[in-house]
Amino acid sequence: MPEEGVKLTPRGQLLSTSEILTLARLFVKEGVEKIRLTGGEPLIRPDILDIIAELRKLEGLKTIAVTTNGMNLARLLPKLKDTGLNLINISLDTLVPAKFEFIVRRKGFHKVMEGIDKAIEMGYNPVKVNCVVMRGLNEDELLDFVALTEKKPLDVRFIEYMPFDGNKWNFKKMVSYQEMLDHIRQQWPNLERLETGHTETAKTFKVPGFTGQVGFITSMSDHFCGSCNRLRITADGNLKVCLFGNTEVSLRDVLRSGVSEEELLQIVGAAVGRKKKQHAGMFNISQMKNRPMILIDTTSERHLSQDKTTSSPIVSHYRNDTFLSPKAAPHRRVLNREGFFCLPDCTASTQAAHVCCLRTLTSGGTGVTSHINTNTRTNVRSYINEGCLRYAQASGHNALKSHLLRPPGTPTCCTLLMNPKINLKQHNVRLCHNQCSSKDPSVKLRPSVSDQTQSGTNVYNTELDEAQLTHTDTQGRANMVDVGGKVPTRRTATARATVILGPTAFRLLWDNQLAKGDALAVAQLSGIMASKQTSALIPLCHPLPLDHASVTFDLDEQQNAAVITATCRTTGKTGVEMEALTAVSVAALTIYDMCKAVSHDIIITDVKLVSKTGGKRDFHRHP
Ligand SMILES: Nc1nc2c(ncn2[C@@H]2O[C@H](COP(=O)(O)OP(=O)(O)OP(=O)(O)O)[C@@H](O)[C@H]2O)c(=O)[nH]1
Ligand SMILES: C[S@@+](CC[C@H](N)C(=O)[O-])C[C@H]1O[C@@H](n2cnc3c(N)ncnc32)[C@H](O)[C@@H]1O
Ligand code: SF4
Repeated sequence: MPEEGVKLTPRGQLLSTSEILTLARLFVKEGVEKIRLTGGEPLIRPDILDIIAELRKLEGLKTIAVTTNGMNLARLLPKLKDTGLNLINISLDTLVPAKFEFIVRRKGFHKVMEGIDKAIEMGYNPVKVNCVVMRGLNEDELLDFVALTEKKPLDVRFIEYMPFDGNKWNFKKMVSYQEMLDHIRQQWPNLERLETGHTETAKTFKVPGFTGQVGFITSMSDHFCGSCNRLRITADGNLKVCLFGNTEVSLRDVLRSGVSEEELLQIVGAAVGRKKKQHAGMFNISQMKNRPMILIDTTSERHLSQDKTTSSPIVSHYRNDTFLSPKAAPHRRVLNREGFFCLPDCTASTQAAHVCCLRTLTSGGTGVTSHINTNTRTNVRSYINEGCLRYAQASGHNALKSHLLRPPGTPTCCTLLMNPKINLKQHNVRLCHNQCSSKDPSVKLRPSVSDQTQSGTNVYNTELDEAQLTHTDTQGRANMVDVGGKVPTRRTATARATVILGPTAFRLLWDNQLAKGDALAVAQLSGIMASKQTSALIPLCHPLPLDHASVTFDLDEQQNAAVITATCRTTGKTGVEMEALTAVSVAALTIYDMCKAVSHDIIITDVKLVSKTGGKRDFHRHP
């Protein structure tokens, strides 16, 4: 609790009893087996017994736990036990009453001890005691806490002090697990390590012969994020997928807007899918904005029934759900610049906007309005420009329609392209089907040629073959073309590459479970960096000042492939297609590198220029 306290949340903003139970029912139905009511202080909630009694009725919920400051415990315990509470964690940072008063800012040490004893007496075993160890405050009491476990069936857990807003965390105040262990081992050298479940927060030990045990919660010096299966819902209804992450999704608002259970699950699934592999490291999280602890754990904590690397129901629901399945959005599921799986140029940075955007793809239209409304106008533009073809065709959205549909019966090579204006321009600069040898633009309007174009690709026609080769001099030696006399123009290029991964590597990539780390994030950066190195890699390429480089991914579940798209922009005298091609090539190699421990049967294929604009001629490849 920050010294200055925290502002109380108005009652209407808190989840009501029935909302808590609705969410609990939903999560348990999806396979959650353990719910912890924590806080804030859960035992001052007037409806605490009702909540526990109702939770007890949920089939499949194995454990109902409470983390409490212990002040009201002795009084409430008989009823808590009757209603079905089966696990109790009590916070106690000191065994010295005066120090207790200093830390907690009120009296109560004896009430807490009474609560601990009552819990033991009522058969709770173990009773967990949480002790946050802070240098200069209570690290001198470690041995006294261990001694408590001699006669009592307690599980005393020493917790490394963690940074939250307002708690003035400082590295020097933190006593690390190793230091605590060394200290305790000086007194009890034969302290033995016990086996623990792999999703436990604590590493547990026991002094041989003692009734209880001790544990260390090492969130800071040796995090256990790899086995984390927790979700939190705050008292005001926000889903927080990581204790140290500041991304939150308001389930309360979604619930109150009357959405269906399925939609709610999709939102939860999307949030779980964005859960990071681990927290950002102790020094980073100490700089990060995050709710104070007292406002984080305010209502409940969710334990998924299984590890998320296997088949935790919520996570697996998310992975297969309609939002992200290829069926729903076959052509566009990429990591946008905010890290959401969405349309490539989607600038949505909020969960709400993002979800609407995805919904657009699944429902064929209803979501687009809200997506646009929650964002800026630029978002509308990028949406349209990206040419979400299938969406436009399916939804009949007017703006998109006019942008995308060519006039009926356009009888030219343009049939390959959506935009007749662009195509005719290309035609005039002699870009045409590869079997065309005419110098006359009008010739290419013949239907016979247009038929052939259905299977072909636009290439320069033979007229250009007669042109002089520019990258060799008269002796055939390499020559860097002098572009000094050219006028700079705005140029863009988009390239694509496909990495066929095979089912195992693809699944691991999809689930972000590759041992080497987040392959898409690494590949994205490598592609961008590579685009900036192009002139150093390709001998006769001019160095260019890039205005923009982006790399996005489309995961194709049918092919088990990652399709990489890079777009580069410059205002310059030469084009940026080599930059875009280099970006996708290096991003593809990076994905290969990240996955090669899983399989060597990975194929990088189909590296190609998709489009190029600016300079003498534009180019647009038909999909
Ligand atoms: N990094 C991290 N630490 C956690 C998490 N949950 C709990 N902790 C740590 O564990 C301490 C005790 O939390 P508790 O409320 O007793 O929950 P718990 O440790 O999960 O309890 P058990 O399920 O009984 O093991 C907290 O102060 C945190 O230091 C989590 O999700 N992430
Ligand atoms: C925030 S409390 C909430 C539940 C209840 N009010 C209580 O006092 O136990 C949950 C747990 O987090 C621990 N905790 C609080 N601040 C912490 C910090 N900065 N670092 C590590 N653990 C912390 C507490 O000791 C407690 O065991
Ligand atoms: S991922 Fe987040 S919630 Fe899970 S253990 Fe790590 S810090 Fe805690």
